[in-house]
Amino acid sequence: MTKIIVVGATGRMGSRITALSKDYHDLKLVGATERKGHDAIGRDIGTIVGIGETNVKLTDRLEDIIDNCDVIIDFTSINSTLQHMKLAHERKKAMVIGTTGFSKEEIGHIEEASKNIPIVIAPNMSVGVNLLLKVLQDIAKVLGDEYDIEIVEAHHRLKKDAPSGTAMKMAHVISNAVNRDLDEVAVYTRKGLIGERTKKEIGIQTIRGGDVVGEHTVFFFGLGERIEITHKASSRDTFARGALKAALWVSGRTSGLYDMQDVLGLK
Ligand SMILES: NC(=O)C1=CN([C@@H]2O[C@H](COP(=O)(O)OP(=O)(O)OC[C@H]3O[C@@H](n4cnc5c(N)ncnc54)[C@H](O)[C@@H]3O)[C@@H](O)[C@H]2O)C=CC1
Ligand SMILES: O=C(O)C1=N[C@H](C(=O)O)C[C@H](O)C1
Repeated sequence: MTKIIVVGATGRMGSRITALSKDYHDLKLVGATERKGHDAIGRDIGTIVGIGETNVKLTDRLEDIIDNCDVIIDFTSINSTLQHMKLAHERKKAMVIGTTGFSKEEIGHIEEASKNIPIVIAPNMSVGVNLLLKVLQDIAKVLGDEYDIEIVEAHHRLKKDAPSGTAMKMAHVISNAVNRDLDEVAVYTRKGLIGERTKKEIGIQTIRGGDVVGEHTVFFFGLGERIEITHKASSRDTFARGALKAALWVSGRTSGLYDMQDVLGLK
């Protein structure tokens, strides 16, 4: 039995992970946290997320409950994830991190922590996107030199980071496949008299609005044809199930930094 704590348990993702955890007979929810001052602190998390009483009370003190768990699942925000990771590192607990938007320096801190604890981190935990990452690598290797590559992502109006973690991961996978340095070739905005498109650039564009769960399209534009590859998430449950699968997979692993390709056996 793998014992999990969901941090940020009333959030859009945290609430679905918490609710769906009851479907996994080999997972046990032993804790749920929220930020300090949250008005539901002290209430049963099950009644908040719609699965009935769980006898797990929402708390803002991860430090008091962490010793009970095997894995912490974290879809919160950059600063809070880094704080949770510090505690997980001290108490030797595994983590599944879904939070996006980390800088290179912050990823460096996560890599450092993963020398002592196992961490699964992925900007998108759906099966579809992770399979797509593999396919994109193959297509980019074949078409990358001749075709113009553009990525467009759409998310709900409440999303804080841009471009999405998934779009950035796609851009990294593609730029590695075509041997380009993403820092040199990424184009995030176009306005004014910008001149002709350069051959090597990779466009990464963001749109935001309404309640879009998450959509990503990669375009390979050629002469006389184009390929468009789109992934559309219609429910956050696809990410939540991925996170729960990752928690089962990472429990009891040796220290290291893993991603969903490892969890899904796609490497
Ligand atoms: N990897 C993946 O598959 C996915 C990743 N995400 C990412 O997950 C993150 C969260 O997204 P949402 O759930 O939409 O956001 P949200 O804002 O609905 O949820 C975040 C929750 O964390 C809580 N929180 C903040 N600080 C906390 C602390 N110190 N301790 C405990 N709880 C704390 C907030 O109160 C909130 O309830 C974002 O970075 C998003 O990009 C979202 C969907 C899928
Ligand atoms: O914030 C979101 O909602 C999502 N974030 C992830 C990202 O930044 O890629 C994954 C998903 O598309 C939803």
